Amino acid sequence: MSVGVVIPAAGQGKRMGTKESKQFLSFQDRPILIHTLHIFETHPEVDEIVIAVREDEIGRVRQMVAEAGLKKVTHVVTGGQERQDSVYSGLQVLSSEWVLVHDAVRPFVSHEAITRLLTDVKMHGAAILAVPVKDTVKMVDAAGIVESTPDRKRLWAVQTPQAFRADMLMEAHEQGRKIGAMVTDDAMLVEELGIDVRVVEGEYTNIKLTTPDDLVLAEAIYQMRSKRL
Ligand SMILES: Nc1ccn([C@@H]2O[C@H](COP(=O)(O)OP(=O)(O)OP(=O)(O)O)[C@@H](O)[C@H]2O)c(=O)n1
Ligand SMILES: C[C@](O)(CO)[C@H](O)COP(=O)(O)O
Repeated sequence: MSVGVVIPAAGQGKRMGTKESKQFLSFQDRPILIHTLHIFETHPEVDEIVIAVREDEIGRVRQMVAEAGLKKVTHVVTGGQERQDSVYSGLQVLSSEWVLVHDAVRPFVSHEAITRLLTDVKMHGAAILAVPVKDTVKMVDAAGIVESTPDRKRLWAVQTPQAFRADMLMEAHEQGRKIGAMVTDDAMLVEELGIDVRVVEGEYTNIKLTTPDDLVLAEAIYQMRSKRL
């Protein structure tokens, strides 16, 4: 049963505030995107990788992939207006039975977490990495007034990869496009189909590089990992 990865990498990185989109920022002498791709290139259960990028970045990314010797990358496709559109573009060219969707800007997910996620999705069909929320979370209204405080014991901060049977995720995306669903992760589309999505515990170091402070965290995580090896 083959496993494919779709890497949405077509964002502008507005919150990072850098001229270069954050997925292409150099980190430890390699673009962040290459760090992320290398994780899946070296994972023994991954067979193919599809990357969705902005149209004007396709040539550059193909060159990066070739220079990095990433043999599992089968396609570099044009992403879309929203993250979900980029994922959908990637799904169009995927040929695997199982699919992992992973943000290009999460360069620290471990092989161990990916393996646990794959084990779970092959039993249940849909599974996502997430970590228990550490802070108290509140629902706040438009006026900035607290409306409610959900029970923290039931709150998880969702990460990627998110793993699905590929046909299930394709159906979920197609249904989402039919109803004009605007989602922030792929699991939301699968939940809309009434399918149970299982949570698999991830790692707090599996951060998404979103704002400049995350680059400071990234250095600390990298140093911590290097010392451990
Ligand atoms: N139209 C889009 C928007 C986002 N992404 C990708 O989805 C991942 C997570 O998105 P996010 O962190 O929000 O990235 P950006 O959209 O680039 O960030 P911002 O919202 O700050 O512009 C990133 O790898 C990003 O490149 C994508 O492929 N296509
Ligand atoms: C998919 C995701 O990483 C799960 O936490 C997150 O929703 C992506 O959000 P973004 O605004 O597209 O970065």
